[in-house]
Amino acid sequence: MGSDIKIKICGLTDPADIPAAILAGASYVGFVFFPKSPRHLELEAAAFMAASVPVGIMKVALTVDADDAMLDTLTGQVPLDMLQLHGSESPERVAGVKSRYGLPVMKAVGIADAGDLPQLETYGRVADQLLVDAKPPRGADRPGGNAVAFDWTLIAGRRWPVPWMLAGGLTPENVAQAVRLTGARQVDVSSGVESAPGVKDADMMRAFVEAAQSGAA
Ligand SMILES: O=C(O)c1ccccc1N[C@@H]1O[C@H](COP(=O)(O)O)[C@@H](O)[C@H]1O
Repeated sequence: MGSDIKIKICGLTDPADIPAAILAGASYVGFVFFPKSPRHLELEAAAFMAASVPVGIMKVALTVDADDAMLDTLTGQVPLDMLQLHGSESPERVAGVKSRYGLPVMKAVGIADAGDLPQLETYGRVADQLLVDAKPPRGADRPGGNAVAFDWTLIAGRRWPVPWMLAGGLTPENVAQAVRLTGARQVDVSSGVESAPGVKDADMMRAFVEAAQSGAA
């Protein structure tokens, strides 16, 4: 098996993060549109950053229970390749967003225990990709980006009908083990490559990609 793992680096906030993430080896870059997040971007800043992303690198917009008005504005102003729905969007809403915007949709599903796994089957029937993330801790003010991992053995050896990404508390130190254990061929990271909330670190991004590739080799 080769080390053809794909990496998404999410929550870029500085224009310099784009070349740093791509040089590190990211295949996807993510922009967060959620005001409570330290990674939240205004549309103008996101449009500026997205315009600098080379063709072939996926530009992903992360939203949380966004309505059509918000998504109309977002997709009208920012060039995007994928929408990541990270709230409690229903399967019907996922299907509606897909057809309204004509962009691939990745649905995040929070996992805490085995009881959460059937959601992956459900959303796997409507989304283009699944993001298998940790459930937020009790009292968290955002549904992701909390640097929390879940018990990876819950999904070891499991497969779904669409491509999926592993997320939640991944770091340069743990991603190789996470990849080996789950068999993930795509991983997503935000907090684990930051020197402070919302501040990406180029060395950490490089170390993360190298470690993910070593786990997939
Ligand atoms: O990053 C955020 O602030 C965020 C806000 C709201 C929803 C999701 C968010 N981040 C996503 O959560 C996962 C895991 O992040 P982490 O690596 O544990 O920090 C990832 O998909 C982020 O894109």
